[in-house]
Amino acid sequence: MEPIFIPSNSNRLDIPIDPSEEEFNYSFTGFESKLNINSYETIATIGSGSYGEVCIVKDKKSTNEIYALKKVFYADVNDAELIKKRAIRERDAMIACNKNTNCRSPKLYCSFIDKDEGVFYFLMEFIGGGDLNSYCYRRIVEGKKFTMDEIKFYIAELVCILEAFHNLGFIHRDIKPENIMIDRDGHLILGDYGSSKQVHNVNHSGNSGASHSSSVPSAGTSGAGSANAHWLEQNNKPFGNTPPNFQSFLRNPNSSYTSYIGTPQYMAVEVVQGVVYSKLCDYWSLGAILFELITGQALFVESPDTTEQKIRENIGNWRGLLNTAISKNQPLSKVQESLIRELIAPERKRIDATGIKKHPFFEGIDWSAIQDRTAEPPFKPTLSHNGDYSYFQSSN
Ligand SMILES: Nc1ncnc2c1ncn2[C@@H]1O[C@H](COP(=O)(O)OP(=O)(O)OP(=O)(O)O)[C@@H](O)[C@H]1O
Repeated sequence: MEPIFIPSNSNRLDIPIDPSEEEFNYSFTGFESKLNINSYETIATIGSGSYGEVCIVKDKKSTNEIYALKKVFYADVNDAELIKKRAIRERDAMIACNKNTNCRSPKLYCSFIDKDEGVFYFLMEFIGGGDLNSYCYRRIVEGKKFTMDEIKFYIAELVCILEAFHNLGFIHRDIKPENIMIDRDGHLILGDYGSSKQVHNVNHSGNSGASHSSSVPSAGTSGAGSANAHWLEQNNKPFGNTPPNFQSFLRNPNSSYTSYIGTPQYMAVEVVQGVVYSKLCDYWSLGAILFELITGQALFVESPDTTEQKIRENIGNWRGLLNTAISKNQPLSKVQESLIRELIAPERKRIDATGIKKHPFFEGIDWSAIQDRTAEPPFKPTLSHNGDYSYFQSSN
């Protein structure tokens, strides 16, 4: 039986309206004097979200030091309190990950706050290979389906990344292709920890289990912008002739979506319904990504116009829709179908990393090579220099 987890009172965040520099500022050795936006020069914006953006920057005093700088704007927004909580969670999760060699997150060099402008800043290692969503989109545009070996590699790396993060006592809660990046060697890196939650391990077993959360994502009302979020139309073709927009619909400026947790399309049913949930919610998301990599079709999204509300309803009716999606996307092998059904499953029946590693889908895979990153990635980005951002859609 899974150990029971409860949110730790000692870990519960009690964040005042205006966090002070002492509360938010953090620096890795050598960055103490650089907790100021004026120390950096922006080269390009490579991602923008509902409340922030990610830029590639360089240190003004050094010509070679390139970083990714995430900005989260909290001034003059309705949910400033929640944004602050998310910023502090994100910082804490990244610091915890950076201390653990099995966790694969961008290195956080420093975080600081600009109280005058109302911005949280995270100065991170720049991950040059772009994100998995962009990569999937490029593959579709090039007409190159993923081979089963490629899918096994990426899903296996994700399993190890999730397992390590869960063992630290965190749940990510926003596993989706846009939050999975590819490093210069072709290995996966997990980003965007703003939705993550620290849970308290009651029996100290080191594995995170059932936890109750009251911070359930709120249902938004918009969603048509998801056309840009996805890399495939229902008919298995790239979106018309429009250039790839690698941003999720959360980042679509035309979207009035105001929830924080992100697109619901990869969210576990228990998270969407706001009931008790655990680390297993991240494995549902993994199942949704697996389905998409194999079939090229999104689960629970019928068309680019499917609203966020409809996606939530679809996830609530997941059993019937999963059966339909599986029968529409034949031939799936029995083994592929079995793993998908073990992940897109009721929480009490869903398998975790231990079960996934034993599943016949991964027969022949060398888990220790995946874990220590000696397995050869199927794709290695071609980067001409350490600030090469050609794998990102950018604005200067
Ligand atoms: N360290 C990094 N190196 C390179 N690119 C990054 C890095 N961090 C984030 N990105 C890029 O920026 C995009 C947005 O990052 P992130 O999801 O953290 O921002 P966000 O504002 O929280 O987005 P959302 O509002 O969708 O949650 C990512 O999809 C990725 O492409």
